[in-house]
Amino acid sequence: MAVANDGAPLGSTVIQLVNKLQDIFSRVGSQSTIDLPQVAVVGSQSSGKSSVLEALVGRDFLPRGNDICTRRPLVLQLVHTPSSQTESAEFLHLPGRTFYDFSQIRSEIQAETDREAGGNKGVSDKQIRLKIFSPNVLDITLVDLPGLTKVPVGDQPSDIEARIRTMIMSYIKVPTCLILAVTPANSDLANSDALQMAGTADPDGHRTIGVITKLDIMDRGTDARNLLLGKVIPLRLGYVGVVNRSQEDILMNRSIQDALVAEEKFFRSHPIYSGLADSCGVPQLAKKLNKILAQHIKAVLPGLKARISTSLVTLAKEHQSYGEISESKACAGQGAVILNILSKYSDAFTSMVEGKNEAMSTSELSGGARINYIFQSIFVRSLEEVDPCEDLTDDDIRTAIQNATGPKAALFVPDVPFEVLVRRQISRLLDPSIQCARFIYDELMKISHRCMVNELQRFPFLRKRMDEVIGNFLREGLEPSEIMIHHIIEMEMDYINTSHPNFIGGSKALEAAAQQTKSSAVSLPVSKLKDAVEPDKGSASERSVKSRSILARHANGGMVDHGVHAASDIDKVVHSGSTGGSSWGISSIFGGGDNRATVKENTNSKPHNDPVQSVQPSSIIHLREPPAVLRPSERSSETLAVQITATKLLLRSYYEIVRKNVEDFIPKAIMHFLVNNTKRELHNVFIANLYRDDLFEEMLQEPNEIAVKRKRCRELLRAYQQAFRVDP
Ligand SMILES: Nc1nc2c(ncn2[C@@H]2O[C@H](COP(=O)(O)OP(=O)(O)OP(=O)(O)O)[C@@H](O)[C@H]2O)c(=O)[nH]1
Repeated sequence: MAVANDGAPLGSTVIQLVNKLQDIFSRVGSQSTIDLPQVAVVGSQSSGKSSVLEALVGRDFLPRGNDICTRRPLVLQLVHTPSSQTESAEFLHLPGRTFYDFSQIRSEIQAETDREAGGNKGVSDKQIRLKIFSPNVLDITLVDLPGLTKVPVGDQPSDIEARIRTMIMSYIKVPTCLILAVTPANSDLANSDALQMAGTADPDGHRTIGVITKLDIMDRGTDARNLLLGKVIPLRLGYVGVVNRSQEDILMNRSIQDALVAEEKFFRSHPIYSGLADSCGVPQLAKKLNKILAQHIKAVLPGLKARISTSLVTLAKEHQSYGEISESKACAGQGAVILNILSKYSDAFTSMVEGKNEAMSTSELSGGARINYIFQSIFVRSLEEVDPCEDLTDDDIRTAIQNATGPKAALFVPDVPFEVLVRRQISRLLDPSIQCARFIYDELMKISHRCMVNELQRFPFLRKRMDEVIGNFLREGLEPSEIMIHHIIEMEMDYINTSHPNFIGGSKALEAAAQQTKSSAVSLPVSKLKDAVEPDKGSASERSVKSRSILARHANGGMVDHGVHAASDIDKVVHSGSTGGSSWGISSIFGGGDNRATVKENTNSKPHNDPVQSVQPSSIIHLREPPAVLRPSERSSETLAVQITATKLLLRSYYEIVRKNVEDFIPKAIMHFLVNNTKRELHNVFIANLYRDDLFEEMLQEPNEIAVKRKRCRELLRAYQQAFRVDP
């Protein structure tokens, strides 16, 4: 199947290269291949589309005639079969049946067209798919499409023109489709349906070749010179004029080969066309197509080569990872093999942690970068988001303050509640710190699993042993880092350094708190008054639970639990319902602003604080039993508000200091005890545990599948090396 003319059948210039590459790929069972563009013929009815296709392919097999012949799209897949000497064809709708006689193919196309589209000129968009197998073709798809028609005939519907247009468009709008726009020379080119449709589908004209048929039957005295030169309608890829067989030739069974000879003679002897050799004849059309195909292949080849070269590198690495067969068998070399693997593994582990790994991903963070992310974006950020007063209600602080002052009125700001509360907040930092260490441990485990994955495929037993060793070693490394983390948090809790230069300090806190309280004094009384008139019974029990839990925590924090007997609690019970505020301790250092409250407090509390002295001769005064559970006074005074605000300021200020220390020291502890220790010691630990004569044999056992993989890999490698050397 070849055009018997000047040696330029369709695809001839690229066929060798494409076939060579495809052979190589099919040999290695690879999907990599060159996708050639599809070629479609468009034109009005009986313009000679099927004739052009046949001439290009070089065989008679398509129905042709003056009437409508192509009534269904015919998708013709040419399949290159280097091993077979015969040419054959198969229809998709007749699986298992092979055609060797090409005239039978034509009959089957006609019969199948009738089956779907009826016998009376009906048209269908259902494809007929035909595969032609030949050693002389390249894998390319040609599409013969029904011709455009204006007036419905036979069984054709009234909108036949629109239907056929849509059908043609669906093929030629595909950007990889080459369009052969066929126009007969005996029609008006300016009204060419083919050129009009091709112009819509391919406005730039990069993939449209104009084909002018029937040059032999133009009116006497006219010629297509201007058409062919693109002077009537310019076309980027130009025009080719052809002379196909006439209906008479077909009836007389004139062969394609004879027709091509006649065509050549026609052009050579024609006074006008003989000067336009480049634009005339089927061989020129094939040449033009070949050029485009070659350009297409040139364009895709670098990408293909790049794919081949990437595959080569990967394959070479894989092949290397299977090692030499002799390596694992020779006893003397076993120790060296193991030593080599252990060192390489330790180096790979270190490189991954340090970010010096060759195969570093660009799509996601890996190795050491993930460790840094855990420290900075998870651990540090979480601590920064914590509000140290978040779980402390004013009640909690009030209870703590009142408990801290004990039975007497304190003269100064009590620092015990602050210390207790701040310790409690510091203790909250332990859990995230420990969690951070666990995250890092998990990361190191992941890194260890990613080390030398390919290389160790060959020695699954060794891999298992190594995983065990590194797993144990990392677990052991986690312990000292956790102990250190406990120490760091305990140290922070053990000594509250109120002399820290960044700490706000008591007097400043009070000053700021007084300021804040004053500025919000306008809005406060309303709510306080409301509190006093309608004590919130529901939340009181809630508060008592919270208070209790604070006390419990106080005990844990080392404070003497004298809370239930505190004077402030008694004060609360005694003053229940009154509007006076309690102001123990701190009140003494506030001076003028709070004097009134203090006086009032003292006056109010006097009879109750000193009941024994109020002797009434006429009757015995009975005291009310104190309730089992006492709560702090619910009424707020300005003093208490200042105390609470000041305590919060102190808490926030000191927590800030501790948070910064913790953010700094926890990662350091984890890096020192876990990460860097693993990097430093891994190699030694491996040698101590695995470099043992008695284990060599077992660890270097190679599974059978590795031998199979090695062989396959070697074959692929050879094929790819060959493919890489192929030049266009
Ligand atoms: N004299 C002459 N006749 C031609 C030429 N090309 C095609 N014909 C004749 O024109 C008629 C139609 O040719 P086809 O190849 O069937 O045209 P088509 O465009 O495929 O037709 P439909 O598929 O039916 O639209 C046939 O009788 C051909 O022999 C040519 O260059 N010169």
